[in-house]
Amino acid sequence: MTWSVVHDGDGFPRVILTDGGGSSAEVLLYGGQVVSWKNERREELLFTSSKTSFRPQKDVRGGIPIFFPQYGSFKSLDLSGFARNRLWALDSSPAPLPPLKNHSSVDLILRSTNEDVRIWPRSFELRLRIILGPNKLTLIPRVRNTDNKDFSFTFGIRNYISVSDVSEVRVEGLETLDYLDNIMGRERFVEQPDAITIDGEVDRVYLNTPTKIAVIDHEKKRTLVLRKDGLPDAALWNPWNKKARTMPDFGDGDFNVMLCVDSAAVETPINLKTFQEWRGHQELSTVSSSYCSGQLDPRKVLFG
Ligand SMILES: O=P(O)(O)OC[C@H]1O[C@H](O)[C@H](O)[C@@H](O)[C@@H]1O
Repeated sequence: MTWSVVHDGDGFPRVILTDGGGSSAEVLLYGGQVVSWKNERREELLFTSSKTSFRPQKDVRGGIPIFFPQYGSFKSLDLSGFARNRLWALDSSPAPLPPLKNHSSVDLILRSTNEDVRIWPRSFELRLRIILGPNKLTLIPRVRNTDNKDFSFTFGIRNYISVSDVSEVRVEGLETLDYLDNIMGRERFVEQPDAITIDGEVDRVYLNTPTKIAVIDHEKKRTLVLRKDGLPDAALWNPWNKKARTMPDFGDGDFNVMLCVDSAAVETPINLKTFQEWRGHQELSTVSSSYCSGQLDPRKVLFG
């Protein structure tokens, strides 16, 4: 149960979290971005493109980027805010969040700079607690308004989940919900009643979702369960092959082995008065399943 900071070849600091039982996570101070999460069997659960560059001012294509102060193109800033392009710091005096026994955690902070204020004229503190437990990774983001006027923002935690074959996975928990389809000019649709399967580009924001979403991967015999709080919306994104070819930081076959499932607050922006703080919560956990042999009923994962 520990963490340490290492510098890779480019002097890019990473925090390594370990739990003593085989689980580990790596977090870049750049972007406050988790780039690796391994379970007790040391299997990598997150996707990171082999073509991504770990360089300042470049997005890292994979892991768990944080979108703040804007999710997607839902306001006027550049796509998905600037927090993912900033160097965060270790937060040595985190405001009181109870420590967790038997878990390894690290607290990061991003404070607005003069450069940020030119892009988004608000003063803020964005904190992120990252907690590693056995087969579980929890993220607790907090935003504090340190400005002398109210502000509002949208927020997202994008999870690049590693899957065996995206066209074989099933997503449960989003059935029958309203969603905005980014491919169709953000038109509103209603999802069908069955588990979702992916067979082409998908770029959707589901509104007011349940707190639990499951991604069932038959081939990996694994179900990834996402639980969230304070983040009412969720998104699915996969660029599929055609769009992927236009993305320089994405390998040709990468679309096949990843699926982004986001926790987000998009439709209704979060309003904060001066010195008020907002807190979100996201937990990812895995259940190993031999689904074909009927050992696991995904409905139990979802509702149990
Ligand atoms: O390239 P990024 O900024 O990481 O965004 C990747 C994708 O994310 C979103 O879901 C947007 O709706 C897409 O238009 C965008 O291509």
